[in-house]
Amino acid sequence: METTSSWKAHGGTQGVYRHASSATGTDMHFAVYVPPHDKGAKLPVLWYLSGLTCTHANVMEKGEYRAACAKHGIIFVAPDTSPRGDDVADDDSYDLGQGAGMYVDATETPWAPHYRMRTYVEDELPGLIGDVFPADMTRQSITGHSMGGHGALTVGLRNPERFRSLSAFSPIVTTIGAPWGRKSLTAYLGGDEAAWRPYDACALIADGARHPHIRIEQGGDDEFLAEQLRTGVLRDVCAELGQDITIHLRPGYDHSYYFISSFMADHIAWHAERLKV
Ligand SMILES: N[C@@H](CCC(=O)N[C@@H](CS)C(=O)NCC(=O)O)C(=O)O
Repeated sequence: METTSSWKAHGGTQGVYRHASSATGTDMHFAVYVPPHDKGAKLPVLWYLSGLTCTHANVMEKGEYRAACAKHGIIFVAPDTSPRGDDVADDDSYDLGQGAGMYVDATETPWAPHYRMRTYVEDELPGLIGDVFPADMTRQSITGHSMGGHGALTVGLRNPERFRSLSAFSPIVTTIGAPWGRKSLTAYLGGDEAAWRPYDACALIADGARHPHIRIEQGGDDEFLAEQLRTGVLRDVCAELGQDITIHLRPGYDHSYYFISSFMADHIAWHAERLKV
């Protein structure tokens, strides 16, 4: 692992790192904020999965998480959203290929060799974070935005014992039931929707997955809400199947980091309550 930048922020350290990923077969960048802490202390970890077109850097520059992470003593980890490079398959559209990994392990040509973001965020990167940073990997929570909200919900619902709490900003709640999901999962996983179900938050809950602490923040004026994000589908599935969920609809807010940054400190405080015990 190589440190590409490291600067002091709110008494802690904001770093960006690069490593050769065995999951993706490419170099991957990720960002980690380590808050001020006593020597030898092990700190809880909050994962943040980003949305379409993003790298590790969008939330680092616009997410406004550092003050809250410093206050609550939480490490914040932001991976990239896909493998990248000249040898990595891509597409001209913004919602497929590089920047749009959808947190799946692709099985289809030409994506399968490198698009293994499920293994990367679920297995490989946690191993590295636990080895290299002062992280208490028995205390993890996960959040994300849009495609990354889908990632947070699906990674969290598949691994409820690992994550104390799941939250999401403007998540894609169903990949099967919305165009962004249908387009990318058809490409990455093929046409058999049974293979998509581990990558659809609503389908996971319908298939029996549960988590005791799920919180959603959704902008009421988000341009993607009705067609792509479909928060109401998750609300209805949870009500019908008895999955507790807290959904805050915030009038006047859109899909952007103006919205995310407005509620980031609230989400970190909410996760901190569950990470401290
Ligand atoms: N209109 C956007 C659609 C994609 C989009 O809104 N991406 C969200 C995540 S789903 C984002 O965070 N974009 C980067 C940013 O705002 O910094 C585009 O074409 O780039």
